Amino acid sequence: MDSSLQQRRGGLVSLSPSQTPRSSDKSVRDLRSGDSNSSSKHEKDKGVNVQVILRCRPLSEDEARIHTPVVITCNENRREVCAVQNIANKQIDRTFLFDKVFGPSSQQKELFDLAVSPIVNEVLEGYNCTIFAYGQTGTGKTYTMEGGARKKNGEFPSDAGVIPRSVKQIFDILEAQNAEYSMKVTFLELYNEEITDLLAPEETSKFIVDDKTKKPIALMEDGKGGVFVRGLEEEIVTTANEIYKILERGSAKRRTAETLLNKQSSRSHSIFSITIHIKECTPEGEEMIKCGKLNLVDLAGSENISRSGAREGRAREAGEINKSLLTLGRVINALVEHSGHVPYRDSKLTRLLRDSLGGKTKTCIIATISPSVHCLEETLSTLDYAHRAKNIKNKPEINQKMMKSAVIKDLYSEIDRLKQGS
Ligand SMILES: Nc1ncnc2c1ncn2[C@@H]1O[C@H](COP(=O)(O)OP(=O)(O)OP(=O)(O)O)[C@@H](O)[C@H]1O
Repeated sequence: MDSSLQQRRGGLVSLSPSQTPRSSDKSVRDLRSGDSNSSSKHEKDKGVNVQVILRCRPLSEDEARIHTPVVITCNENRREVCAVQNIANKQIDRTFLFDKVFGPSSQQKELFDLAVSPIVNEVLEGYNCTIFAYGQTGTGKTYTMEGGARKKNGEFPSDAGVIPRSVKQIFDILEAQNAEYSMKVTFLELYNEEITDLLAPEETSKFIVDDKTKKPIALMEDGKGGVFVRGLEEEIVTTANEIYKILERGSAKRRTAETLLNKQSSRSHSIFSITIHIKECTPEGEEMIKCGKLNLVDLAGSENISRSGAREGRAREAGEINKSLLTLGRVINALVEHSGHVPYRDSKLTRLLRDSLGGKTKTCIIATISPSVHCLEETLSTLDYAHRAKNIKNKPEINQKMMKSAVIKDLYSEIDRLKQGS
């Protein structure tokens, strides 16, 4: 790996998905070939719809044992999901069409290969991509994103989810290409409109957990329409195993904080981001840096707060969670209805993910549902929501490649700035 591409840990770290290595405009060059240039220009002009994938989990063992009625049928070939409703003794079927449908027997590998693997390839081509998991609590968001078992005996578990599989694919491709690259990851949790750094060293996280007066990590405007998370830890990673360890550490921290603060994972959002810089050479022998970013987002449970047992003491918590999810819904509505004002600024979640909703990022939403009759109301609301989100158009753009010399110059000036404590 080119050590000159190594980036610092901590400090001022941008989470804006549109952020590419900084440089003076003069040194930024777009090296896209004529063909891809015109096709991406075409994409840019027309806009590309957010891709929406629907996954229905199987009945749990308990549900199956008590013969819970199933009200969902998935037709993967036709990309359709049908929900059967019984209103006043009349059976009403509602059918929804998605970009891809994965039924209860679908395996993690299948979902990854068909839906996520092409997105990971686009990150390596220099796009920023975001994958959201959206759905009611207990429908398989975390199972889909992280997966079941951890790595055992060095073997890759068959129920590994989207995150470890993406990491594996990224490293497999870069290694097969013998590429020179640098990679960094961030992992944060958004709970109650407060950001926790899941990768911060122990002392810092303890401080945050123990001392509630400590100001949470701040989300700052970067003055260019994006945001950055001040002080968010960036870990440089060189192997897939390092990322798996980081993921385990972050998830463990999430669980510890949950216990200490009596939180519930279903009420928090987590964002795991991987940024990759890859060195390329122009035909003239000039070294250029290509940058791509993948955001993997596990959203809080989408169920109606009033039904999930929120009571007075939890009002703020419920209200705030509601605020992020409600704002996400409002942003989606505003984008779909082309209403002038899109309320990105109304919640931290939508500020953080602004570029993924109507911006230059390629976005995919994995909506998860349960097949059980007892979840039907929430399932219909998820189906409606996800179906609506299909109409959001983004204008994906490949990040501009930068001259390596300019990237290094930028990094040196940033080191100077940090040394001066500015
Ligand atoms: N497709 C699936 N195949 C097999 N088991 C699944 C599947 N989806 C979910 N499960 C199981 O269902 C349970 C609930 O899943 P999970 O915890 O991922 O839900 P969630 O939507 O992330 O919930 P929360 O919002 O509370 O975090 C877990 O035991 C998980 O292993």
